[in-house]
Amino acid sequence: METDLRLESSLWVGNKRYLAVLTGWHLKWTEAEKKNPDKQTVSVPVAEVVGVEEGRVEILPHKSVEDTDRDFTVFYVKRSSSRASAGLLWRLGRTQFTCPSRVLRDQWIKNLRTAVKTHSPLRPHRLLVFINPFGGKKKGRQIYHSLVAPLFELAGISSHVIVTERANQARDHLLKKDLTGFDGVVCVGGDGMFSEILHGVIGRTQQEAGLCENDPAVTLQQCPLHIGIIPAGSTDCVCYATVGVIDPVTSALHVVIGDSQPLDVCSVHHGLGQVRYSVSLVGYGFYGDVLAESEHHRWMGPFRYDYSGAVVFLSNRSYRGTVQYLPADPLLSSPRDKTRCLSGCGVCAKSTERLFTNTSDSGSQYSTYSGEWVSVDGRFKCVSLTCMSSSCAKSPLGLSPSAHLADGTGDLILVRDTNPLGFLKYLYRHTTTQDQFDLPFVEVHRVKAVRFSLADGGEEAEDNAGLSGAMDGEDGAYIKNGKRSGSQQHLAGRAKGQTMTSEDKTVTPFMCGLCCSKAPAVSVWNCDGEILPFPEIFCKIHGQLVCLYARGIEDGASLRDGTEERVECNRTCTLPR
Ligand SMILES: Nc1ncnc2c1ncn2[C@@H]1O[C@H](COP(=O)(O)OP(=O)(O)OP(=O)(O)O)[C@@H](O)[C@H]1O
Repeated sequence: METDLRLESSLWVGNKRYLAVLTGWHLKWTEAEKKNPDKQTVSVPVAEVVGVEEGRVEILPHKSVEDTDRDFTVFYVKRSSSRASAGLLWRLGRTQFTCPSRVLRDQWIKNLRTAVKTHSPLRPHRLLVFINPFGGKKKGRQIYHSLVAPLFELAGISSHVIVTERANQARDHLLKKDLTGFDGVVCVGGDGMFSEILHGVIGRTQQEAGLCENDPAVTLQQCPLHIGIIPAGSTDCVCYATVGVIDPVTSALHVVIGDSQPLDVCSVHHGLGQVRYSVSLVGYGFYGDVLAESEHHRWMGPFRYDYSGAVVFLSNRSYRGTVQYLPADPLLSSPRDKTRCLSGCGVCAKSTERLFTNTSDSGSQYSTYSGEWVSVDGRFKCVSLTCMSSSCAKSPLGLSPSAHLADGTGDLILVRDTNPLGFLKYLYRHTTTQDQFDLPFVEVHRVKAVRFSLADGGEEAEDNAGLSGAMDGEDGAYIKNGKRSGSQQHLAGRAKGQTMTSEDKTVTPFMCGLCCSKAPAVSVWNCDGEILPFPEIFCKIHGQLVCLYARGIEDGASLRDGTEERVECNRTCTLPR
C-alpha cells in the first residue's frame, strides 16, 4: 500500500520549481533550484492534510475556486506559537501546485486522498453539532459558521447543526434521539455546554450497554462518539487543558483530522445515586463557596468569579470533614513528579495499555496494585479533586500541574485550615510557576476514588442535621425553590433514591462570612461549575471514559524561536525548527 502511494515529481509553486515527494506518511516539497544554499523542505504529515482540491482554491476568509487543468491545492495544518497560551495555534496552511500535465495532476490528487484515508482512520464523516447561542459573548453561531463550517466542508464532513433553545436540550437529544451514522458530537460553547454533552454521551452509552450509572462498582463503558469542543464560552477550561489554546480554528482542525485524546471522568455519587460527572474540578470549601457566591452576581459576567473569590477569601472559612481516598499505584506516577501531560504522554499511553489489553496473565505491574483506603480528618480550607491539570489562562500550570488527562487517576488536594496569608500564598502560587504543594498545610495524593463525609459530633453535627433536612427537600434555609440561570443542576435529579428533585432548586445566599454572626458549618461542592448542595459524596475515576477530538497540549517551545512553519533544513536538520 505504502509503495503504491509513493509519488515523486517536479511541480511548480508560483514561479518556483519544487521537487515534491509523497512518501507513505509525509508530503514534502523542496525548492529545486540548486544554487540556493538556504533551500528548505516543507514537510507535512499526511495525517495533517486537511483536504486536496482540484484547481486553485481558497477557503478562508471566502471560498473561491478557479478550475484549472494542471493545478491542485493542498490544505494542511500549519502551526504557530501563541505567546499567551501553553499550546500551539493551528492554522490552515495552503499550497497551490502546478503540474506539467493533467494526468500527473490527477495522479497526485488520487494518491494524496488515498494516503489521507489510510493514515487518518478516525476522521469524522458525519457530526452532530450543538451550538449554545448564549454562551460566552453570544458568538457561538458566528464562530461556527464563519470559522468552523468552511473547514468541515473542505474536509468533506457533513454536519447536522442544532442551535439550542434551552439548557439541557443537547443532553436530552443525546440521551433520546437516533444517533445512527454520527461519528462524533461537536460542542460550540463553554464548559457548561461541554458538561451537558458529556452527560448526554456517557448516559446514552451506558443506557445502550444496559449498565447502571448509579452503582459506583460498575465499570462504565467507553463512549464510542468522540466529542469536539469549539470554544465559545466564558470559561473554556476543558478546551485549554486538552488543546493548550482557546482558539476555534485550532479546535476545528483537531476535529477535522480526527485527533483522539482519551479523557478520564470522575463520577460523583450521593446516597444511592450518581449525581454528576466531572472532568476538571470537584471542589469543596473555597471553590464551592466561590461558585455559590458568584451565582448572586451573574450580572457581573465573568468578573463575578474574581469578585466572589475576594469575598470568600475575606470570609476566611474552613470546614470540618473526613476525607477517605483510595490511592493510585505510586510506582506509576505521582502528583509531585513534575512531569507534564503533554501530547503523546507516556504515562497515559501506559494506562491505555493497562485498560485495553488483558494484563491478567502478564504479571504486569499495572494489574497487581491494589491500595487500601486512607482516612484524613480535619478542618479544611478546601478539598479538591481533579482528573486533569485544570490549567487555564489565569493559571497556566493549573490546579495540579502534573495531573494526567488519561491515566485513570485523579489528584486529591487537601488544603488544611491555615491563616489567611498562608492560604493567599497557596492561591497566588497557582498563577506562577512556584510549587503550590510545597506548603506545610497542603497535601496532594494521586487517587482512584474519594469519599467525603462530615465530621460527627458536637455543634457541627447539629448544623449538619439541619442541612440534611434541607437537602431532603424540606423548607430549610439552605435550598429554596428558584431558578439558576445557565445551570444544569437538575442532572442531579436523575439519581434514584434521592428525595431532592433538583430541577428547580438552588442554593440560597449562602456566603455570609462578612456579615453573619455564625459561619455555616458546611460548604457545597463545585462540580465543574455546577453546585452540588450535598456535602457527603463518593467519587470514582473512570479511566478514559470519553474521547475528545484533541491530542493534548503540544509543547510550543520548539516554535517559540520565531519559525512559524513546519520546515526541514534540506542539508542537516530533520526535526521541525
Ligand atoms: N439555548 C440555551 N438557553 C439557555 N441556556 C443554555 C442554552 N443552551 C445551553 N445552555 C446552558 O448554558 C450553560 C452555559 O453555557 P456555556 O458553558 O456554553 O457558556 P458560558 O458562558 O461558559 O457559561 P457559564 O460561564 O455560565 O458556565 C450551560 O450549562 C448550558 O446547559
